[in-house]
Amino acid sequence: MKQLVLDFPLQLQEALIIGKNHRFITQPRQFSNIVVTGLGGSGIGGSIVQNYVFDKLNVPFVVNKDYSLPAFVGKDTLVIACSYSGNTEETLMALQQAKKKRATIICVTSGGKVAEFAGAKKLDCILVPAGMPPRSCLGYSLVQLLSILNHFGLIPGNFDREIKAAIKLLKTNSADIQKKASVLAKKMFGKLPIIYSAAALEGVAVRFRQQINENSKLLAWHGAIPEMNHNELVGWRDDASDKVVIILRDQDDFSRVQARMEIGKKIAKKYNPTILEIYSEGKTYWERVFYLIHLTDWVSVFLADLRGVDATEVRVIDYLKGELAKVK
Ligand SMILES: O=P(O)(O)OC[C@H]1O[C@](O)(CO)[C@@H](O)[C@@H]1O
Repeated sequence: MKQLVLDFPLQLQEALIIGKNHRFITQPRQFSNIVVTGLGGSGIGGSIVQNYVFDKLNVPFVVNKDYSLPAFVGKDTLVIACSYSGNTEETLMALQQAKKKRATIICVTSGGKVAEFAGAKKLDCILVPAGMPPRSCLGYSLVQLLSILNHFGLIPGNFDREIKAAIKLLKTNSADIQKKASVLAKKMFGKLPIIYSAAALEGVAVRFRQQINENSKLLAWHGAIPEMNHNELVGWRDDASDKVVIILRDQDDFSRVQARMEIGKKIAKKYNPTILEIYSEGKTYWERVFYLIHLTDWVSVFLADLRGVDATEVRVIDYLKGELAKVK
């Protein structure tokens, strides 16, 4: 897993080339709404892109992490089905539903049944290299999502400049990022992680939580500000010395959100959690987002080392799928 994290900037580089070389069957057209459907490491790219397009698209952009699609999906919907393995049953079922509903479909996968379905139905299918754990391939899926949105004129073509700048930033600061991540992992070790971010970066916070779950084999939770100020905050009442709060911060966090973070820190401090803050680095949006993703990916693998667990295996998910296969 460490090698895959280390190679993340190279993956982004390759992802840009894959996106550029893809010849779309579907010609640019307008849609009434867009749905990205995918689970876990293959769906999180959708959540991160959803944050990005929030103030850019004038049509709804929905991320679906279930077997069935929203009722509004129809012939004016763009459905992007993301499954790295191509074999996730929820995504396959949603994909079949999208076809029935006559949506425009684009698949992003490394193969499996999704690629077979796309081939049989002559759908656009962007193929990425196979053989890795899906969560380590976020670079491939996220860049393809941007490239698809760009193909339909939904986001400007210069997104790749920002990705290139992010690649440079991650490569240049590789040693420093690893050093920071190692320090953070040591401070987090032995405690329950609680990740907070602005709502505008919730996708990145969820990614961090899921990487802690899958790589570090640890329960964790996340909350977005301002929403957690209206409920979860009240739960801060008991000793929290067994917890570590990690706040993901960005220069573009809305000023009122920044003020809420400062006040929230004061409230949490009363209960003695360890409080850590991770500031994004970089000039542009994608530099800063990829910086946070990469740094927190490193944290999750260093935390796995400290906990003496194998970051790659997900045996319990395999067990669940085995049991599920027995259910008719
Ligand atoms: O790329 P896929 O196979 O759709 O996987 C998505 C998610 O499913 C899992 O493979 C487990 O079922 C996760 O590890 C992964 O994040």
